[in-house]
Amino acid sequence: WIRSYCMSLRPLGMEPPPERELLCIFGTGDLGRSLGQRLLQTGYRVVYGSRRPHSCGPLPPGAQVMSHTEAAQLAAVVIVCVHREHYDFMEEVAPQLKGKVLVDVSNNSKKGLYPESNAEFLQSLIPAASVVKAFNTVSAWSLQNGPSDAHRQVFLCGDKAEAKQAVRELATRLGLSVLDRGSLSAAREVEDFPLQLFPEWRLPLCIATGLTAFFFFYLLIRDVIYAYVEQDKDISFRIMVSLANKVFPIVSLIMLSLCYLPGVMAAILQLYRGTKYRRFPDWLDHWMLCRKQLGLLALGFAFLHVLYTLLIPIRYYVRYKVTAHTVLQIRENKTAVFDTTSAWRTDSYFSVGILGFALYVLLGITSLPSVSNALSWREFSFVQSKLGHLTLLLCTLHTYLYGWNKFLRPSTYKWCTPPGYMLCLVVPSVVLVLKLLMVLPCVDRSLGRIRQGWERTGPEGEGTKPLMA
Ligand SMILES: NC(=O)C1=CN([C@@H]2O[C@H](COP(=O)(O)OP(=O)(O)OC[C@H]3O[C@@H](n4cnc5c(N)ncnc54)[C@H](OP(=O)(O)O)[C@@H]3O)[C@@H](O)[C@H]2O)C=CC1
Ligand SMILES: [Cu+2]
Repeated sequence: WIRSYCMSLRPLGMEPPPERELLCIFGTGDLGRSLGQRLLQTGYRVVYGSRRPHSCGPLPPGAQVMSHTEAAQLAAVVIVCVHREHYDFMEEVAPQLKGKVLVDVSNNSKKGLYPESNAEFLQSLIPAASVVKAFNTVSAWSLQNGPSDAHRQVFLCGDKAEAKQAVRELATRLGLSVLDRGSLSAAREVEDFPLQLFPEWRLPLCIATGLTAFFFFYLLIRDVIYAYVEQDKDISFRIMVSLANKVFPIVSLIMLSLCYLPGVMAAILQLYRGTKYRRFPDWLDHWMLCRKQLGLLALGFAFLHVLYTLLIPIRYYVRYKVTAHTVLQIRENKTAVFDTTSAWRTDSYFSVGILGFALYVLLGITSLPSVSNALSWREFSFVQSKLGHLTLLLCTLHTYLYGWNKFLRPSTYKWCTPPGYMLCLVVPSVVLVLKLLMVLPCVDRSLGRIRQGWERTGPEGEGTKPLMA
């Protein structure tokens, strides 16, 4: 964490621009100031064009400020840090902007607000300039605080190659990585990027919601409605804690195993195809890409499970039952015998659960960009793969220990349905068994060869049967 923090503090520029090039920024707002400050730190000279050059408030030290017309004359590149709604003032400056590179950084608050993209609109206002769309994915905040990985990418598009090249150099000197999206007609797409809300979280959130809803109703029927119908008892109060504390661990374990399922599926696919050079189907790619989010959500559910479990001893219902049981024993003058097996069972399932949760947290921490950046690839894949599967193993074991001998007891299967925790063991068990097969020496060896680039050719000849190799 410290290492990557220091890296973000380091002046980001590669090398200073030749003979302290002068850049012009229109607009002295949030983005204008932050960008100007960064450019000055990188070694550029900056002149601001403002409507009110004498009263525009504090600017980064070293920057000059003048009217739009005057400022535009001085520089070859003008960065327009003004909202699109105010672009009409640009027409007055049009004569001074002839032949210049105009950088459009603007974003919209909504998709499809205007018939054309902001950058194309700017180009239509000043046809004699070359408009380049860039920097709209960086934010004033990240420019001041050192951009995170997500903010380090700049999308670029424009019609003139030289203009794009100039902006690309500028972005590179600011320590940003540039992705060229083609001509100015791509500006609309580029402007829509910052409007996407957590795109990589969408699928994991859908899965979490779907699983939660399914298991909630499943357990509601099996526990509350079953008791009501078959035993004429109202235990609906159990929804709040007991039911919640069943749903959360179930969803958590299933989602954790869903993080590791695509990995084994990809390995099986590679073994079956005998090569790593064929693309995975889109759904598998998509799934693999959201594993981190799946895992973090799973961790969130596990955390809830821990909190709810800590709550158990102070619950009214639990205290009532314990007291009633004690009083009953006193009345009947009986002492319940200590059951060593039960002690072993509960202790080991708690212990395994705690160890599993500790590793779970470790996985969560190492998936944070600031931490994973500080790890080498080998270290990262060791934690995420080896420790990840160990976490899955411990959490699955925790659930098996919880079930203990109830798997064989017919009374467990109310209305012929298995309890929720048994259902949730299906996916993790499958993943663990498949993973176990993958680490068998013979399978592991062929997989290792495939991953190093070896390919199984044709139906006959060398190496046709990688499993036997
Ligand atoms: N803030 C951010 O993090 C990001 C902003 N952007 C884009 O950058 C642009 C500027 O954003 P931001 O700096 O936050 O906005 P601000 O509102 O902070 O600043 C806009 C500036 O535009 C100038 N301005 C306002 N009205 C007019 C007008 N009628 N005519 C001429 N100039 C005017 C003003 O400068 P003056 O008074 O000196 O003329 C004002 O300071 C927007 O298009 C935004 O979408 C893009 C990515 C990130
Ligand atoms: Cu548990």
